[in-house]
Amino acid sequence: AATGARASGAPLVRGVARRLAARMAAPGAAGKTVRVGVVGASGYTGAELVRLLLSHPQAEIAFLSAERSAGKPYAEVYPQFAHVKALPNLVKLEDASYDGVDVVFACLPHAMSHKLVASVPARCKVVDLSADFRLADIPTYEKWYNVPHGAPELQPEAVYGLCELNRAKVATARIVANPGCYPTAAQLPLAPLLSQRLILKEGIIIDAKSGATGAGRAPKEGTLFCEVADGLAPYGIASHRHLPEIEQGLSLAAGEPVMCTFTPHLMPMSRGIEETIYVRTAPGVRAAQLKAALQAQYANDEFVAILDGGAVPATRHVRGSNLCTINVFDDRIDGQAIIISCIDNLVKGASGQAIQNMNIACGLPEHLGLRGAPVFP
Ligand SMILES: NC(=O)C1=CN([C@@H]2O[C@H](COP(=O)(O)OP(=O)(O)OC[C@H]3O[C@@H](n4cnc5c(N)ncnc54)[C@H](OP(=O)(O)O)[C@@H]3O)[C@@H](O)[C@H]2O)C=CC1
Ligand SMILES: CC(=O)N[C@@H](CCC(=O)OP(=O)(O)O)C(=O)O
Repeated sequence: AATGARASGAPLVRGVARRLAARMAAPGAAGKTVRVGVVGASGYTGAELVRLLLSHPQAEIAFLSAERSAGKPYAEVYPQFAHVKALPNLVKLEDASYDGVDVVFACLPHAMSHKLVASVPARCKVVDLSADFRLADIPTYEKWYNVPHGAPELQPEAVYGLCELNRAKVATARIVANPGCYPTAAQLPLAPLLSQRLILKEGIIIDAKSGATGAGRAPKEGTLFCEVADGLAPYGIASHRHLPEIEQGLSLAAGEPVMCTFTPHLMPMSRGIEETIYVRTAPGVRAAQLKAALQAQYANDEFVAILDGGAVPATRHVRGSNLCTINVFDDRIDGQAIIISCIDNLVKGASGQAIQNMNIACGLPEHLGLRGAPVFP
C-alpha cells in the first residue's frame, strides 16, 4: 500500500508538508523536545522546576544558572536529585549558553528579570516567575516595588499567565509573566464570579496563609526557624505588593475598578497557600449558585477542582501538585458567602503554573509534566 501510495505522489508531498509544518511550528509541537534553561535554579522555584521537568516527556534541561552556588554540581546544592545523572552543573548566568534553547524560566528576585528578559535572544520564549512583568501599568509597578521598571519597552509584549483564564493570549506569547502565588489562589475563584456579576465588587476580604518557601531560599531574618515555628503572624497588612496584582485581575474581570482587603500570614509550614475569602453576593444569590458557576467555568480544566459537597480545601491535599482546590459555603449572614481556595505556592503558585504556561506557549498538551498527584499524608 505504501508503494502504491508513493506512486501517486500524494503521501510523499503530505510527508514533506508535515515535516515543513513541524519545523515551522512552535517548539514542542509534533513531538519535538523543548530545550529549557533555568535562570536562578539554585532557588526554591528553580528546584521545583527541575523536579517537575524530570517527569516532563517533551522537555530537556539545557542549563541551570545560579549566583552564589555557581560552579557546583546541582545535587550538591539539592541532594534530592543525587540519583539524576544527567543534570548540568550550575553556571553563572553570564556563562549560560542560549544555543538551542527554546524556553527560559527566569527565577530571579524581583527587579532583576527586566534586564535578563531584555538580554535573552528574541527566538526564545521566556516565562518570568518574578513580579517584574505582571503589572501592565508601569507607574503602578514602580510604586509598589519601589524600583524603576527596567524594560518598559517589553511590558506591552508580556502576557499575564493565569493559564485557565488567559490561555488564548499565552498561546501566542513570547514573554509570559507567571502570576504570584497569593494572586493565583485569589483570582481563580473570584474573577469568574465578578465577571458574571454573581458577587459584589465591594467588600471582598482575602485572608491568606502561606508556607515559608514563599519567601525563597535566600537567607533572611523573617524566615529563620524561630521566626516561623510555633506561631502565626500577619504581615504586609493593607500594603502587600500582591494587592495591585490581585486588583488588576479582579478589575479586568469586573470591567470596573475593584479594591479589596488582603492580609497574608506566614504559617509554620514549608509549602502551601490557603485563602479564606469573604464575599458579598448579588441579591438572592446563594453559595450553591456560586459553586455551580465555578464548576461550569472550570469543567474542562484539570488543575482547578471545585470540591464536592462540603469538602474543605486544605493545603495538605494539594501539596506537591499543580491543583487549586476550591469550595464555596453560605455564611450565616444573609448575602455573604465564604470561598476557600488552596494551592501549593511552589507548584500552581510558581513552577507548576510556569510549566503549564510553557506547554501552552509551545503548543504542547497543557498537562505534560504536571499530572503528579498531591503528596498526602
Ligand atoms: N517561592 C515562591 O513560592 C514563589 C516565588 N516567586 C518568585 O520567583 C522568583 C524566584 O523565587 P525563589 O526561587 O523563591 O527565590 P530564591 O531566593 O529561592 O532563589 C533566587 C535565585 O536567584 C539567584 N540569584 C540571586 N541573585 C542573583 C544575581 N545577582 N544574579 C544571578 N542570579 C541570582 C539565586 O542564586 P544563588 O542562590 O546561587 O545566589 C537563586 O538561584 C522570585 O521573584 C519570587 O518572588 C513566585 C511565586 C512563588
Ligand atoms: C511567605 C512569603 O514571603 N511570600 C511572598 C510571596 C511569594 C510569591 O508568590 O510571590 P512573588 O512571586 O510575587 O514573589 C511574599 O509575601 O512576598
